[in-house]
Order: sequence, then C-alpha cells, then structure tokens
Amino acid sequence: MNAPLSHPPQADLKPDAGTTPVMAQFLAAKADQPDAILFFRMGDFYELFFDDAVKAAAALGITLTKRGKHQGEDIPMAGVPVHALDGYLARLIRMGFKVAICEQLEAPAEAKKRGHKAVVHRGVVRVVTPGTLTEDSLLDARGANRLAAVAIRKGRAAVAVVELSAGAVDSVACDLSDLGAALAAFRPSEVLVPDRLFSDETLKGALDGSGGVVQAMPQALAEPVGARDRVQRLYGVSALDGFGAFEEAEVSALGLIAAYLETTQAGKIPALAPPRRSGESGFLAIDPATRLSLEIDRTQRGERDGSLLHCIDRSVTSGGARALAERISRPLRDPAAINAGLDAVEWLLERRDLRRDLRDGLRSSADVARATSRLALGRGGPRDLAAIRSGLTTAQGLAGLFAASTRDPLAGPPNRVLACLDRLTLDGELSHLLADLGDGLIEEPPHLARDGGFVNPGHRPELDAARTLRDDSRRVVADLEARAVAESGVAFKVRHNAVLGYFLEASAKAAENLLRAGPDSPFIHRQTLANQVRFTTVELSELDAKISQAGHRALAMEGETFENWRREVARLAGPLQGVAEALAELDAHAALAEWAEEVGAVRPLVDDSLCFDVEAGRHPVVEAAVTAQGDPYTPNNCRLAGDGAGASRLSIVTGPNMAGKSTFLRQNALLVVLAQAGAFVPARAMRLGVVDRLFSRVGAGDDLARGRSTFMMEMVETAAILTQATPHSFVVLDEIGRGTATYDGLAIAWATAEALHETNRARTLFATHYHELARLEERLDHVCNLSMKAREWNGDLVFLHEAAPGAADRSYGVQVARLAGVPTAVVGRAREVLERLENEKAASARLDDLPLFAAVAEPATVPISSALDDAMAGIDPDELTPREALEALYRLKGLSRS
Ligand SMILES: Nc1ncnc2c1ncn2[C@@H]1O[C@H](COP(=O)(O)OP(=O)(O)OP(=O)(O)O)[C@@H](O)[C@H]1O
Repeated sequence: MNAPLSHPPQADLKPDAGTTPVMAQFLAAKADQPDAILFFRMGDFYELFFDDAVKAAAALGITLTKRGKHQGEDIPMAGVPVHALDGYLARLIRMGFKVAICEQLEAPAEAKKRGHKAVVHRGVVRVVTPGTLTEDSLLDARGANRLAAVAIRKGRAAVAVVELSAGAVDSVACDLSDLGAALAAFRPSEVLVPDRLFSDETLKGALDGSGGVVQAMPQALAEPVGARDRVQRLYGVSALDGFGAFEEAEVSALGLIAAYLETTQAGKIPALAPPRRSGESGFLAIDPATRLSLEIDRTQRGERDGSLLHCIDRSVTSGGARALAERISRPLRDPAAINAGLDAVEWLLERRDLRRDLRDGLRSSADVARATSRLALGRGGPRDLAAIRSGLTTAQGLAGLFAASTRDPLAGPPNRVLACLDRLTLDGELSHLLADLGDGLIEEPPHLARDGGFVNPGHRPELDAARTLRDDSRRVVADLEARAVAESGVAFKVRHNAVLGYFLEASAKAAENLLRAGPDSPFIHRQTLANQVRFTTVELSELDAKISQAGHRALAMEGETFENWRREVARLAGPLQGVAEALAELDAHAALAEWAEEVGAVRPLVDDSLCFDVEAGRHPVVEAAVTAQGDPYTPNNCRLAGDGAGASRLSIVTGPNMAGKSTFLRQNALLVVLAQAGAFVPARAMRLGVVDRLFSRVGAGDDLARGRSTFMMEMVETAAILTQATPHSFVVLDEIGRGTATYDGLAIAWATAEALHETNRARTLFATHYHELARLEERLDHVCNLSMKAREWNGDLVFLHEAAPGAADRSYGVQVARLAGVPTAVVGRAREVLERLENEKAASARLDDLPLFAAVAEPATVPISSALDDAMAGIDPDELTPREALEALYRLKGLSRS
C-alpha cells in the first residue's frame, strides 16, 4: 500500500512564556494542521519551522537555518520566496506531502491600526494535496486529477470521485469484488479510506491497483447520517434525492469527499456538478492487473508514451484529451450507448471538411473547465477569464459551423453531437458574460489580478478617469523635474520608492548648497544616503498624494471589476462546465474520427450477442512501432462465440517464442476496449457481443513489494478470473502456470482452461507453451487450436505472425536462443539435451493415461458465490444488535453444509 500522507504530530509544540506573538500564531495554525507541512506567510516569504523546516529542507534542497528559541532549543527554519511557491509545492505534492498554506489575511498597515505591537492576522486558506490541485502549473493538462473515496456498507462497496479542477463528481456502487476495477478506472491521485478499512486485506489490492496516495480518514466521517449532511451542505441542498437514490456506501464515500474538501479548501465551496451515478453494469469492468497488462492509458512502466491512449490520441485541446482518456479508461457496456458514440465518430469521419474546421476552431479555445473551477474557488486570475472568453467564442463559432448540417433532415448530426451543440448554444446569461468579457478584458491579460492593467480602456469611464489622472500626473512630475533643475541649478532626478513616494534626488556634492539653504528654500530635505541626498517640494508631495490616490483608485476599480466577473463565473459555473464538456466531447469524437481515417479503422458492430468475430485485426500500438521501423504488420482474424455457435468458445494459442502470441492476445482484448469505448477498430470488420468484464493476464511479474512471488501473483490473478468471469466476459491468458515445475504448471493450465470453458463459459484466448493443452480440442465441445506460424529457412526461424488453425508442433525455443545471440556452444548443447528429452518423453506414459487428465468428466465447480457467501455479504456487524447478531449466527449455521 502507498505510504499514507500523515506524519506523526509534533508533541512538544506548545507555546510557553518565551513564545513571541508571531510564533504563538504559528503554533496555533500548526496545531490544526499536524499532518501537513505548514507554509507560514511572512512578507515576501513562506517560512517553515520545526520539523516542517527539516523535512522540507531535505526534500527541496533548501537551506535549513534557525530562528529564536522554543523551550530552550533552537527553532529550525527554512523559507521559500512567495513567487516561487508553485514550483516547491509541485515537488512536495509529488513526493506525497500534504501542504497547508497559511496566508496574511490583512495588510501590515491594518494591523498597525490596532496598536504598535499588533500581529498581522493569519489563517490557513488551503491545504494542498495530490487530489485537490487546481493550478495549471501543478496539473497535467491532458490528464484528469482525481480525488477518490472508498466506503463499504452492508456488504456493498462504493467509490466516489471528484475532479476538482473541472468540478465533475462521479459515484459508483458495486460489489466488493468489483471495487478494484471501479477504482482503477478513475486512476485517482489520492484515495480517502475510512481508517477502519485502512488495513483491510480485501481492500488492499484495490487500493494498491489504484495508483493513488492513500489517505486514512476517521471512520466517524463515513457514518451515513453525518455524511449525508455534509454532502447536502457541499451542494447547498436539503436532500440528495434529486440527484438519484444513493446507496448507503455511496453516501459514505461522498461524505468523506465532502469532509476532505471542507478542510482542504478551508471552507471555500467549489462549484461541483451533481454526482453522476453509475452502477457497475454501466461500464466494462477492467481490473487493475488487466489495465496494467493491456497498457490502456499507461505502460507497465507508468508512462503515457507507448500506451493505447497515447497511440490513438489525436485531440487538439487539453479538455478533449481528458475526455478521450476517460472514454478509453471506462469503456461502456450498453450497446445502445456504445453505438451512440460510434454514430458520432462515424458522422464526423464522413465529413472531412467539417471535421477540419471543427478541429481548427477548437484549437483556439483554452481550458474552460479548469479556468471556471479556479475562479469559482477564488483562485483564478484575469488569464482564466480570457480562457472562458475563448471557450465561449469557440462555442459560438461552432454553433454557426454546424448550422447547415443541423438543417439537413437526412444526414443531420447524430444525437450525441446534437446534445453537444445544444450545450454550445449560449443562453442569454452566457452571451452577456461573453459580451462583457469581450468588451472589458484586454486581449492578453496577466496571470494575476493584483497589479491591474487588464481592463480595456472605455469599459468603465470612472476607471479611465482615474487612470488619466494617474498618468497625466506622471507627466506633470516629469515637468516638475525640469523646473526644479532650472530653478536650483542642481541636476535633480525625480525618483520613486515605496517609503518616500516621489522625491528629488541629487548627488551629495551637487546638493551641498541646497543643504545649507535656509528655511525659505522650496527644497525640503528628506534623506541623506552615502552618495545621494533626497528632497521634496510642497508641489511634489501634493502630486505624490494625488498620483498614489488615483493609482489606488484605479487598482481598486480593476479589482472590483475582476471580482464582479469572477462572481459571475462562479454563478454560471454549471452552464460554463456544460460548454467545456461539450467542447471536450466534440474534440474526442473528432479525434477518434481523425485517427480512424489515418489508420483505416472501421466501425465495429456491437450488439447483445456472445459473438467475437474480428477480420484482419491489428494491434494499434505494435503496428505503429513495427511500421515505424519499415516492417509490415500482419493482420489476423479471430473468431470466438460464447455459445459455441459457429465458432469455439476457447482457443488454445500455441507457437514459437517471438511468434506474436502475446501481441495477438492483447490485440483482441484492445479491440474490445476500443469498440466499447465507442471508437472505431483497426480491422477489416468486427462484430462484438458486448463484454461485461475483460481479463488479461500476460506473464505475471514479481510483486516483491507486496511479498508475493511471480507464481503466487499469477495464481491470485487466475483465482480472480475464475471467480468473476461470466459468459459475457472476455479473457486472455498468456502462459498461465509457467512459473512453477512443468507438471504442476501444465496441470494448473489444463484445469484453468477447462473451468473457463465449462463453468465460466467466457470467450477465452489461452496462449501456452504446453503443447499438451492442444488435446483439449478433442475433449471439449467448444475449444479450437490456433497457432502462430513460423518457418525454418536455411536453419533460421522466420516468424510469419499469422494465426492459423491447428496446434504448433514445437516451440523452437532453442532457435530463438540462437537468434538472441546465446553462444553457439550453449545452443549446440541445448539441442543435444532437447533431443534426448524428446526421446524420453515419447517413451514415457502418454499424458491421456494420467489420472489427472482422464478425470475431467466432472469439471471442478467454481461457484461464483454460494448462498452462505451471499448471506454473509448482507451482514454488517456494526449495524446489528446483540440479538440480531445471534439470529444471524443461527441463520448462517443453517446455510452451512456442515
Ligand atoms: N502481427 C504481427 N505483425 C508484425 N509483427 C508482429 C506481429 N505480432 C508480433 N509481431 C512482432 O513480434 C514481436 C514478438 O511478439 P510477441 O511478444 O507477441 O511474441 P510471443 O509469441 O508472445 O513471444 P513469447 O512466447 O516469447 O512471449 C513483437 O514485438 C512484434 O515486433
């Protein structure tokens, strides 16, 4: 399991008699944030003290110093400049730390009004964690950043997920066994788990497979009543019923999220869309091991480059890239929904010009979703407003672009495209916002509102007046300088600083006479430095006050304008996110169409049957790699039928090493993913009876961190398939059993293939080097053999990468060893040993005679779940009174076979 974020609180951090008021303020803030590194704002720096300083100095490579004493000991201290915060934050968050930002909540001048010794008010404005980031500089533009929470109630599990940077919320209720798949589909950065479940063995695999940092939360926060209240507060509603009928586990999980947002966002309420509910039946279940083995959105090394997603991604906006990632990571299960996606891709594929214009239009729109979310949280700046303006402008342009086709009664856009266009039609309020931003916001505004300068001249007359006054006065100042020089004969320069405001500066030598001048001199001495002397005049002081007043007024008015826009965006966050989603979805459809055209992909026929029929299919990623090297890719057919009608249910795939077995297996699994994601597939034709669960086990690797050997891992994963696969599932298994002694391995592979065929009845591709398994073809009704062809040519082995009916006669392992450069002497010796072994095997008892394989008549029953299991699943020990517990015990005893 990933290391939890929490670090032990520091026990001795209590103020004592010698504690300064600022340090007391720090200690109070720290007491509320014991497990976060506290960044304590002091002027232009964030200071870190005590253990936080030690940890951050080591993690960031910054200097560790000390400042003052606490209980007689030096206080360790480190600091980072305010302007460099984002960079340091990014590094700490990536390392798994949690960071609390304690800001100055008033200007020092305000504090001074309360008395000479008053301390500036400070407070924690935000706790930054991996799952709650919103800054572009900390986020991956093309990947979603999600915070997930897991809860279990009454034998049911739930995953709640929020993507704070886009305001999207998902809730999935599922069986415990599906939790891993449900969680992994979201690839969360951070997962909240009630502390009681933290070390739960069944949950461990799901949490490990999620890839997120795991954060334990007090169990009390997952209790349904309190959780429901918190979620209602988050949404500002008095009942959740309007969002759907949530299961208790879902409410608990959503409650954990709400609690976490309350603390990390320091009470600021993010603009969140209502939770999208989906049961496990809505999506193709892909467990973490399958996801990893198929390299759907990341390679096994965790990189995007080389994954299916990377290979097919032709999106032109970051929102589109995220929408595509979501589509590929969470393929659907309902044929109607899948076909609706395919309709959209097909329609755009057929309209090349429209698609080009659409993509050109999208290219100019910025990340509306993230900009909206930041502004709603009070964190955005003028550049985010510009992003919203660009998105709304694009939306308007696209509505026009599609206008002609929407009027076409015969070949108008399909429903999914129409739904997008509908959301892109700006209502009165959004049009008004766009017009206002178009009129008022400069073309390329700054990142921060603080320094002003982003409101167009002419937008607010009173702002223009203040600016003119400020700027004209500056001209008068320049004028004054010339007059002062003429009057005094001294080479004065007008300068400005924060302490003195405007002043006249002259070199010490030039100023000698003026310093001696009497009280009637218009030049009033202000300051003497080593080489310069500074003066002012009555006129300059008055001007200074006027300029600074006008400047302040202008700045205040810009601030006010920004705040009005920001509030308007927060109020319209729902429809704005709708526009962002529609833009992203159109980009994803168009990207899939673009890719389909590029690689010659076709529309799969997706229905409710148990069919799997691929004609001339290709592995998109391997094909791209092979063709980049100038080699051809060999397409392959694959036919399976769950009901055994017209094709076998299970294929045993044999062939030499390197012949392309793994590629063939994964290719077919990836075609399932693509088809159910509503994408076209690289094949000549494909018919797919929709798949409920996809399993892929390709040569298990060690998981030493979890203390499991290769073979143990393989068996754990095989067990998961045998207990979960159904007649609607699709299973690819590669070299099951290879990690143990030959006969043990063969026996396990044999029994597994039988169970998949007889009990699970899933469509299965089973690659193996145990050629004995080819005999299953004769013994079981719906098994057929496939082999990857290779030819020996002048003593060399040539791989044809072609899957053909029939079993391979041998493995050619020794030839492959030679190709790989194993020394000739070793290869020669291996040939000798192989010959001898083969002769011995021929002489030994035939495998069929072994009782193990003769006794297949009664296949091992692998119940999906027993009545006892079902009854157990329905019991939540925490919910039972002692009497109910006793009754439950009797009931279970009655169900037990003993
Ligand atoms: N259909 C194909 N067309 C062209 N090249 C292919 C094809 N299939 C596989 N290859 C090439 O062959 C290489 C080996 O393929 P793969 O790993 O699938 O073989 P394998 O039979 O599973 O090998 P092993 O049994 O050693 O695991 C791939 O990396 C790819 O370069």
